[in-house]
Amino acid sequence: MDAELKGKSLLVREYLSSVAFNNITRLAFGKRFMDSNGVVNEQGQEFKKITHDGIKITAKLSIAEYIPWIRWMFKVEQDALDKFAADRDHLTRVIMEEHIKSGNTKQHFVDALLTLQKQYDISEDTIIGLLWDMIAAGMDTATISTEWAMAELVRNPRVQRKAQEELDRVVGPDRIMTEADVPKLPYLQCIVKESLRLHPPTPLMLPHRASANVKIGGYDIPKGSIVHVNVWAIARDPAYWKNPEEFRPERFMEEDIDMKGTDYRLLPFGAGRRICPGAQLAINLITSSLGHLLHQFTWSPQPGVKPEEIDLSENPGTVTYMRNPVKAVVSPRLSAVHLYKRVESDM
Ligand code: HEM
Repeated sequence: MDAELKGKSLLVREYLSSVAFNNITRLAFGKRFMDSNGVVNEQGQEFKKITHDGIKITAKLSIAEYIPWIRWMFKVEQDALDKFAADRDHLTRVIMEEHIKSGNTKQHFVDALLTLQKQYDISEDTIIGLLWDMIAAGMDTATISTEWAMAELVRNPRVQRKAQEELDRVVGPDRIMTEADVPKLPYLQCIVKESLRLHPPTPLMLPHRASANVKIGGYDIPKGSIVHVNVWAIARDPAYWKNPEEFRPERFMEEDIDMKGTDYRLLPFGAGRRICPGAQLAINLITSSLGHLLHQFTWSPQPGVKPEEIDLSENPGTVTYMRNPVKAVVSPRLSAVHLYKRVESDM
């Protein structure tokens, strides 16, 4: 950890976004755009601008999906969308060419798609579309979920301490946590579940269109209607949850409730045919991030702020960010300084 950060109040989101950015670009393209000092190169800046523009434009255009007769008002956004798509496709083609030329054929998502391209006759446009589906759906959601979990942990020092006790027991002070430790960290896993219960990043899931006239729960849903499932409300319904507003990971120790589409009380990743294909990856990323953050540091509110004053209000939207991003003061927990050094990773 940089010495100048010790005892300072940090904007947690800033660090989590960098982690998500590096994770997703490595997964998709086998490439890091950020050097070991955190400086993003030119191609990375372009990548960031494209993802940022994409989110902004599609959020605006989605309004026209619900009220089709106002579509004429979105001519500027439609033009911006076309430009965004052209920039995105150009950048992706450049990266794919570099990837092929470099002979780097490890199992990144782009390799998997290029390997299957001939066998399944997949067009280049489809490959680009699939890569960007993964980037768009995976980058912000994992960051947002980890940020909410961190806010809850700063707000609930009891839970934070209990998770650290578990990490100290299983991992100890002389090494950092690895993926192999996760099955031995049930409380940490329950924290991830409890956080996704209270703060699903897509509270209304993604929109679905009814393919036939159906009746559900006494309501007639005509063919063609856009349907949202309010998984946020279901996961806070007192009919199914005891003290639903309370952040209490222990509830999942008492009853093991699945969150990958089989138990309809808890559906942060949706269910059925269109369930999130990145669910397990997201769970692994969030668990691993939280495990490292809690094992290596203690997180406290900023001076003058009591834990219970951490603001949990939401910014409404299809994707729910914290309205006031959590800030926290960190103190290192491990005495061996070398454990805080950056580790070169094999890509
Ligand atoms: C905490 C993190 C995440 C949450 C809460 C989440 C949640 C969701 C939800 C609710 C859906 C819609 C499911 C439905 O309509 O039934 C979805 C779809 C999707 N997710 Fe995720 N997701 C997360 C992370 C990821 C990651 C890391 C990836 C990939 C790297 C990803 C890729 C996708 C894709 C491609 C779809 C569209 C699937 C389709 O329409 O068939 N997601 N996600």
